[in-house]
Amino acid sequence: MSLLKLSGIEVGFDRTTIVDDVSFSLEEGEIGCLLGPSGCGKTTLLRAIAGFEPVRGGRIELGEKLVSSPAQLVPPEKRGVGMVFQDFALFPHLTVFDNIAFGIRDQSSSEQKRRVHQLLEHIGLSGYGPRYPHQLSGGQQQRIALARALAPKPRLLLLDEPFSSLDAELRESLATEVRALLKEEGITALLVTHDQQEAFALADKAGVMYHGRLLQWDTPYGLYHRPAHHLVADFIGVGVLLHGSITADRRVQTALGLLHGEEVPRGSEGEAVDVLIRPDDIVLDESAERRATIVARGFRGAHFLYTAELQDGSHLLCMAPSHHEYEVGQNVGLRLNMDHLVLFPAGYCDT
Ligand SMILES: Nc1ncnc2c1ncn2[C@@H]1O[C@H](COP(=O)(O)OP(=O)(O)OP(=O)(O)O)[C@@H](O)[C@H]1O
Repeated sequence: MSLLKLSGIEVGFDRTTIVDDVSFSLEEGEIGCLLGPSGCGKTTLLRAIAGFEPVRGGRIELGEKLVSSPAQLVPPEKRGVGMVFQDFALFPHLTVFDNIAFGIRDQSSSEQKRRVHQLLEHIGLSGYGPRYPHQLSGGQQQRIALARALAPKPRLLLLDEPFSSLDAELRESLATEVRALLKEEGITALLVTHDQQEAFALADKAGVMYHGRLLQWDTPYGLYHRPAHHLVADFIGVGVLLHGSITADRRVQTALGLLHGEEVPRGSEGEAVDVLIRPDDIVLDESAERRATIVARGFRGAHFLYTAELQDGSHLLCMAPSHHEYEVGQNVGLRLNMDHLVLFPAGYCDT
């Protein structure tokens, strides 16, 4: 059953449309993630789901109940939705215990104790109840903020860039922990971020927004391997678009040779297309016939990311473990290792 369902949502301020015809749904217990560049409307959409912004068009249903439409706006406090924001501000004058218990003050003190201790254990901070927020690290404070939002067992948890104030390493480990916690609690959640590593570590489903539109809603794997739009391909991961044309036998002629995948490309013979080539589609192989010249390289820790120039001048990105170093100017052999082709109409990438 869909716990959250958005159909054709439009949100705007004055004459500007900020969220434009957005539809997606989240099943009960699923974790969703909205990605996209700054200003694309992610927070505005989250606020509409929480009930802080009215919608100009479409419907939002929570647990199959209509909560937002142009004619109806169920107030935030009646939605059973929890929220964690970037500036997670714990109450500084309250202990960790009282911060977490804040939203369940109407419950008996024994119930409050049971729930707070259960959550502290889940977030790995048992025994921290009597401390005050200033006695905690940033990561610990963020875990407490999460526990506070989870205490009343919201049916939907909305998280807006909850880890953005933390350093990159902590962000990723916390994202993995938060996923485990949400799954343990069986909570449906929607996270907004512009960090795709965070999204990939957390989400069952993710979407990329651009200028108010949701370009694709899919699994993280689908966004990476089957991007439906060149802007999704551009936003998720790295790669290049290589010019090509469709041949009579339904393959694609490119500077890398004839490419084919499991699926037959659509489009007519001779049609110009752009093929997405990810670094992981290419294997650097000295014995390969196809040659290229390394024109740039970037150290990425465990591997180098190389830019290789083909004979026709087009560029590709490829990777090799950092103990296997190539020099700029060096001639290398390339082999393709792709099982599917991602094609866009030619010139799409220029817009
Ligand atoms: N209350 C408001 N009145 C007018 N315009 C607004 C209001 N709130 C947001 N906007 C505009 O809506 C656009 C989208 O903002 P939003 O905060 O939703 O983007 P975002 O994708 O969350 O960005 P970021 O990643 O930077 O947080 C921005 O251009 C912003 O200026």
